[in-house]
Amino acid sequence: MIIAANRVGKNLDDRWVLSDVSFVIERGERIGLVGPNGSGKTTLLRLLAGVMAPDRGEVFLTKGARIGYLEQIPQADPRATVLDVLRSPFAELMELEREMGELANRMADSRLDEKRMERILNRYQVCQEEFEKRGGYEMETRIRRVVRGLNLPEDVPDRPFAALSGGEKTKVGLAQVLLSEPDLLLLDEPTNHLDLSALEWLEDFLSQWRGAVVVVSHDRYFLDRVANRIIDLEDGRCTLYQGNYTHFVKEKEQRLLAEFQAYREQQKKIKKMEEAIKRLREWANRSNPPSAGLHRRASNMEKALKRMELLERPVLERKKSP
Ligand SMILES: Nc1ncnc2c1ncn2[C@@H]1O[C@H](COP(=O)(O)OP(=O)(O)OP(=O)(O)O)[C@@H](O)[C@H]1O
Repeated sequence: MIIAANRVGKNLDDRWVLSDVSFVIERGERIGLVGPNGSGKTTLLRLLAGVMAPDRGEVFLTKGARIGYLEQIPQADPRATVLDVLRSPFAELMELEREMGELANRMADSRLDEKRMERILNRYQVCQEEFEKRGGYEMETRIRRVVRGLNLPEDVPDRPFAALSGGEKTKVGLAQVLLSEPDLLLLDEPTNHLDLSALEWLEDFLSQWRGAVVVVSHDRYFLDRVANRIIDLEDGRCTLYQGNYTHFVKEKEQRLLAEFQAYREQQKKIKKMEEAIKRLREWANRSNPPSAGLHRRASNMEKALKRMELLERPVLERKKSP
């Protein structure tokens, strides 16, 4: 298990947007999160990312697991350049790099005695080994590869993040979370601003991605390619389906039809019982004196009717999303 939601509820503006949501996500699972507009998909992602707390129930994250969350409109420090944003997943590496630079400067000082020189050199070696072990020498190559894959202009790393277009912000935000190599990726509408080649690149990337992914998307073709499980959010609850989006659509249709059939059967049964009660009462009153036995049978039937668990009428058609 990487993350689990246990009977999670979230109240926003006096409305239970999520009322009772439970599921478990295993390592490496690819989940498409779907549901009508306003059903709470973004809210659920924010709860999983830990940027918002549930009002009911709990979210469990496996100890030490890292989450990468791409919001619909990625945010960053207004003074940051794109390179700052792309380097932010490598904060520890950059700290090592800074220390190595400082040690190199100190080594260049001709007044150093042998003993101090040796100490600085030893420390430099430790930093360098750590830097290498953590992939420090590949950092810039990896950043460049992602920038190219997402079709961002070559000069984009030098630009201020705040000056980018919405589409460019999405791409840079995507590049940032991908570079952070999380155990769980949460992507909110990542395809919205992507051009065709960037979309293909992302599909390819995700197909090789070994971590877990939860992706909200209105693009059914994209979902079919990247998801092997679907969480369907509706009326504050979720239903889980195995398989891709096309499979989900078929399964859901069948489930709804079966539910509708059961609802119609029950409605027919109720109608029949109501008619039978009415007839029994009429017969009971027609006899002289009125038949206590027939009234009793009618009352028993009324009680059975009251005890019946009423099925809700399933909504077969509603504005679909995606
Ligand atoms: N901070 C907030 N305060 C009050 N209400 C909110 C807040 N955030 C979201 N909502 C409301 O909660 C509901 C769910 O919103 P959410 O964005 O999670 O849905 P969604 O399924 O992601 O929608 P869409 O598909 O349109 O992006 C909506 O009715 C929205 O107006």
